[in-house]
Amino acid sequence: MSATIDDVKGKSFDYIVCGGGTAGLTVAARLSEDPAITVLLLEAGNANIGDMAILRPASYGSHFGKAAYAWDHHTVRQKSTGDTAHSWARGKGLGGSSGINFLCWIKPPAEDIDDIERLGNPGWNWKNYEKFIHRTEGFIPPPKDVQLSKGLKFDTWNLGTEGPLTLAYPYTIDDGELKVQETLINAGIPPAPRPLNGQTHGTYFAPCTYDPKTHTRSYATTAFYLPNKDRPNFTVLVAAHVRRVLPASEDDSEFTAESVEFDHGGETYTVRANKEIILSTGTLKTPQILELSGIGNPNILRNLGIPTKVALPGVGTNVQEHMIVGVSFELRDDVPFDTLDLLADPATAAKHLELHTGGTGLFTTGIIGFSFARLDQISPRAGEIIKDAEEKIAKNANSYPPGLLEQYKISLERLKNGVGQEFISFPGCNSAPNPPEKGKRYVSFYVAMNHTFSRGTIHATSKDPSVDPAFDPRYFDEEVDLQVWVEMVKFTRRLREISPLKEMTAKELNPGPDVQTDEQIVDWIKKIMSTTWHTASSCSMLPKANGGVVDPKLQVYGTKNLRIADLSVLPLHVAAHPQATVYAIAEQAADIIKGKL
Ligand SMILES: Cc1cc2nc3c(=O)[nH]c(=O)nc-3n(C[C@H](O)[C@H](O)[C@H](O)COP(=O)(O)OP(=O)(O)OC[C@H]3O[C@@H](n4cnc5c(N)ncnc54)[C@H](O)[C@@H]3O)c2cc1C
Repeated sequence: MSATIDDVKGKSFDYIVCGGGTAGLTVAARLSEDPAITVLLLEAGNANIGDMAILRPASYGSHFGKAAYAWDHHTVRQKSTGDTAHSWARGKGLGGSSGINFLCWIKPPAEDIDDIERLGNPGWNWKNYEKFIHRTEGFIPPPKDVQLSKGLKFDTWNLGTEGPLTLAYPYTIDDGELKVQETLINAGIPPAPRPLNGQTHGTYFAPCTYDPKTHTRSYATTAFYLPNKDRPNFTVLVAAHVRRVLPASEDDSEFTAESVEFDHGGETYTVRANKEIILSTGTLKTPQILELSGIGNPNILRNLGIPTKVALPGVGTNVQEHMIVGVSFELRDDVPFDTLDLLADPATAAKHLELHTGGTGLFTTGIIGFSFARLDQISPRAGEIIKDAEEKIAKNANSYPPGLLEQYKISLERLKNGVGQEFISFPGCNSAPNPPEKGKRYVSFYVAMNHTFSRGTIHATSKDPSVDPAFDPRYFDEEVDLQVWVEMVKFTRRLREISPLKEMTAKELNPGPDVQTDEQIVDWIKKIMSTTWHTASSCSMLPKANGGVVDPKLQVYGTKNLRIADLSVLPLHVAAHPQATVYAIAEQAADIIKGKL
């Protein structure tokens, strides 16, 4: 139930989940399936129920800078990208980032998930991943005529169909998308064998978190909050900003999590947990809450004036990013392809808003075209780049922080055989610096880096929980990231020489004619690159000696009754957009907490 402070103040609950986003709502809803258990969920943002600004698909980026929907986070200035503080927006309010994300439903290669187990985490493997994600998935295949006309085949696919999160293809799939897909296949990235069942290498159309009955976004709120909100044992308090977790005793040698301190309506409150406290505040905030609770690197805590209760140097380290740059081609005027560029005209945008109410128009499109490739499929320099990386890692092996060499060994395997190189087709102009021309239409490719070597940090800079921590991705600390990206950009630009894109496009808009040499591509990337909002691993599930923060049961080392369930626990980032992985982590977390695993 949606609560007021009087329902929470002075009360105790069996479980308290902090953060009502993707993972938090999933865990809380699953725990509250048992009517004998009481669950409280605290979310800093508002509920935003039934808000079309969230529900209307294809409204990419429209929430950024609006406090009702998004946190306006920025990185610390990055020397490697011209002293830029990059925007790191995240979803705020019930549903968290699942409420503002780009709706793409992508799963990692099976090997990337099995790597979590290889890094020391029994039970975190592809077999379990599939079991748990099928619980969330409620896939509705398109009608047979659409399958035939759009070349969609599902005979080898296995997706959950009974879960609460509705997945479907957007109502409108322009034939132009098929031509873009054909181009990628002709460029040497063949159709993916079973893209949502672990064999992701190749080209495919992915479904979205889209409800085909209402043509609206499905997300953690529609899947896990609304169907369960009337459970008397499920209490949800919004506008409740968690400050820290308090232990049962100040001098206990072990930190037994007992209560949560939070701000609501200008006052500070505490609420007790009878059993456990679960942090699901996301990669960017979970390390901050640990540090403000006295759990972290003692040197950092000392600088903040916070007494160390649990010395855990891994907190806020091992941070991994996914990044994108956009390459755009102008479409020829005579090519039929309704792209999102048309929405730049206010009258057309108003018409499509109206069309959406009837279930048609541009707001019923989606980002569906994906290709995942090995480095040697897209670059003649693959061998040279891999050799350089191997040599550098062998040379520096003794200087890495504990555990990083184990990760890098896997990353080198992935550089040879993995599919970290991703190309996403976008129906419209989404690139820089050259602006789109009025009245023209474009097709863009997001050139997306998934398996990066650079590692960043996230640490609190103040005792005040409303002050953002320092988000420092340390972009391009490892040169190999940039080398791979340059090759990906070069491959993407070559797509315009390949049919049918060749016949569809008039010219390249971005990077544009001024960017030719590798050095110029590097400069361009550094100027215009963006996060993909997939930051992970700030509280990694790893052995403690390897920089771990949680064990395979998601328990924070050195504590009792305190777990983490969100993207921060993923130890080595995966070649996929992460929302499916977050739901899978949360489903598995719920079974662990229930004692079923
Ligand atoms: C713009 C954007 C586009 C994306 N596009 C895609 C996509 O198309 N496909 C895909 O797979 N993934 C996408 N992602 C990534 C994906 O949505 C996220 O990785 C995933 O939702 C993260 O889940 P989470 O539970 O870890 O965190 P979140 O869902 O972000 O949840 C964290 C929650 O904690 C709350 N919170 C934070 N601090 C506090 C506090 N102190 N007290 C109380 N509550 C707090 C937040 O308000 C939020 O509700 C996108 C993300 C963004 C931001």
